[in-house]
Amino acid sequence: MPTDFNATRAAFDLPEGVIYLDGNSLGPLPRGAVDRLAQVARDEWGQHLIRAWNSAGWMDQPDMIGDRIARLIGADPGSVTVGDTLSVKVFQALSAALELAPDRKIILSDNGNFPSDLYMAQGLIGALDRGHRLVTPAPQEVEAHLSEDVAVLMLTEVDYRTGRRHDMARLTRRAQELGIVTVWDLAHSAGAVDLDIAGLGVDFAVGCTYKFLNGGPGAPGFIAVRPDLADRVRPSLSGWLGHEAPFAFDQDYRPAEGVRRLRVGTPPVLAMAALETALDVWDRVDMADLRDRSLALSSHFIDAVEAQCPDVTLATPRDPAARGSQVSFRHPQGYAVMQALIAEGVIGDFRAPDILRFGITPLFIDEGDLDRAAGILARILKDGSWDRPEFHRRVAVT
Ligand SMILES: Cc1ncc(COP(=O)(O)O)c(C=O)c1O
Ligand SMILES: Nc1c(O)cccc1C(=O)C[C@H](N)C(=O)O
Repeated sequence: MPTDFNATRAAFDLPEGVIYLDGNSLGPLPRGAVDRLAQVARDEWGQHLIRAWNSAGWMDQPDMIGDRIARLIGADPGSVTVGDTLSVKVFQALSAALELAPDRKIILSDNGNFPSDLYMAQGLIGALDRGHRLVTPAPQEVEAHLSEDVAVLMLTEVDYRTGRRHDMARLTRRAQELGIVTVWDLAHSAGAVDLDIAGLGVDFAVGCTYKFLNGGPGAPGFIAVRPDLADRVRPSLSGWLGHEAPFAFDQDYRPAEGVRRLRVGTPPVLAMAALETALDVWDRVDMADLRDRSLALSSHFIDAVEAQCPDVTLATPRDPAARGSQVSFRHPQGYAVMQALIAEGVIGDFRAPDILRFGITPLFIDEGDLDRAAGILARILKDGSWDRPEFHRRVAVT
């Protein structure tokens, strides 16, 4: 059955008068989430107390939720688990990947990667102190840097600023030919594009659930490991819930089977409850339909803005195959322009130095929203109303 995007739109509670084009940073509230959070708090936590780890299945939830995410990213069932933050999941995946290529010293990423991924690599290199080196060419130069000296290729598939999408199939294949372990960050891909990480034989994939997946602020990260690799992974963050028998309380660490060894500590039960309601919506979505709709909406928005706003330049690739599910434009005063847009109810965001970023999220936006947003942007740029002192004042979190 084709995906009913009117039904998915009705599943979200968006404030009246807001056009929300920032679901690529924090997805909106699924209607079911408030009741589900209240029920888990009142009935499971309140009434079952500690018994709820068994009676409400809290302890198994990271893997159950992992299986629901697996379908969305084209991973095998049983190869994904959730918990911790994405930054932690990046650290785990990278350290496990380096262990699998002990004689090589280069971590290859790119200079458009999200800083936390690069910071995590820098921190891990320092902790290991074994002479590893992080190499970060421009995104389009990555392929030329692949060689038998590279231990790990660690990339974010969709660039958080420009929305440029790496050719994951091509780079993964090339890495495999050269014996390079692959770590893909799907933060801007999961719930945004159609993926087939099992088909490509990706070694590790990580991502977050609070962006396109709409799991809520602080929703847990996920990690996927290639099933035939999982039992060779030596976890660096060897927490008790990744142990083969956590409740044996042994003194020595023995990893659990499969991806369970990449669990660390106590699952975030309330956050997972909210995420489950978001996944109830995703259960009704076919990812090929999502990709088609995302590309159609993105092209529609690009055309509408370019027809009316000569002062901005497109930062996202024009080739649909080379973009994720966001559209970015450059404007020298992008920060103030975005604040003015937000004041008018069009919520996107700004990324330094000059990027106006708009998330294209087919689950809850349509052509009408995008036409209105483009019209408001055109008006603001034309009448100069963005150039007021209050719109130049910096807020802490952008
Ligand atoms: C590509 C990428 N990696 C890592 C992160 C960091 O995620 P977290 O704050 O959940 O650790 C983000 C977003 O913040 C991101 O976009
Ligand atoms: N995770 C975020 C947060 O806790 C506060 C504000 C923004 C974020 C983000 O997700 C930033 C995001 N990774 C980005 O693409 O810019």
